[in-house]
Amino acid sequence: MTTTTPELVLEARGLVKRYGHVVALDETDFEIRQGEVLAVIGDNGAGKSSLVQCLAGAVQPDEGELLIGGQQVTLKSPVEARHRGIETVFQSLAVSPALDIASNIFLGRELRMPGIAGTVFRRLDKKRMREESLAVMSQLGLQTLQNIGQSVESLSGGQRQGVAVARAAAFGSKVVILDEPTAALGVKESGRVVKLIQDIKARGIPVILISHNMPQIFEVADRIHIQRLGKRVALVDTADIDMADAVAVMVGAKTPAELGLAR
Ligand SMILES: Nc1ncnc2c1ncn2[C@@H]1O[C@H](COP(=O)(O)OP(=O)(O)OP(=O)(O)O)[C@@H](O)[C@H]1O
Repeated sequence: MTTTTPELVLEARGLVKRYGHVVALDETDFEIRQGEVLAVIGDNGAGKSSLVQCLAGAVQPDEGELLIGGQQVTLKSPVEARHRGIETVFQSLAVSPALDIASNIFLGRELRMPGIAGTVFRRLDKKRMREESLAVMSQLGLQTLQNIGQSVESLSGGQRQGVAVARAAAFGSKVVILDEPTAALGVKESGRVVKLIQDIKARGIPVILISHNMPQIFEVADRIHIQRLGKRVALVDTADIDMADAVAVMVGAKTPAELGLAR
């Protein structure tokens, strides 16, 4: 039986990012394939955030190339990345607390009324935004949020996270990037985010998950990208490594070669 490798969705080759004398990314490679949840792990300062920021268009690499679906691209801003289907939930949760859930989900992409009301008077189609938000939220299993007109500041941390992830899931047509989505959350709320990740995957959208939470990674990720000193030192199927060895490679206590891992 032949097994075909799923298509590459997003790829980086030889990315370099320097901040003065600090080399945050030192010729790192990256790939995510169709249908997978890919975890990115690494010690503090390994370059995880720098990598995500390059993939999300938030910073420009000094060297190297980015490819979407095999085509070389330059992402000049997160807006451009979004237009290309890459949706990111950054570490600093970018939701606007005073706005309601629907407005947050459509922030920067507001739907306008049809006809002159929308094109000339720029009137927002709040009804349609609420309906579509509700559809996305319930598709993602967030039925507990019955009132889509509720302001985000009245939500718990986990529910806010849910809104940010729902927004990413709603618009991330190619890939969703979650940078430490559960760092500030309790056990129950983290569980909900895990479920959201599984739901996004079930909708056929690959997910990049940057996390320090090893049990969560082993629960949800198909493959693990191990970042160390600005480089990808290993890219491994989760089934082929255990938590202790993943951590050992991450901190440099074991070499990937010792474990027979490919880069
Ligand atoms: N804007 C910046 N200006 C200067 N140095 C930076 C900047 N961003 C990152 N760095 C440096 O680049 C290196 C990699 O940082 P990065 O935040 O990418 O690592 P990380 O793996 O995400 O770390 P952490 O887990 O602590 O968030 C670090 O030494 C960091 O201090």
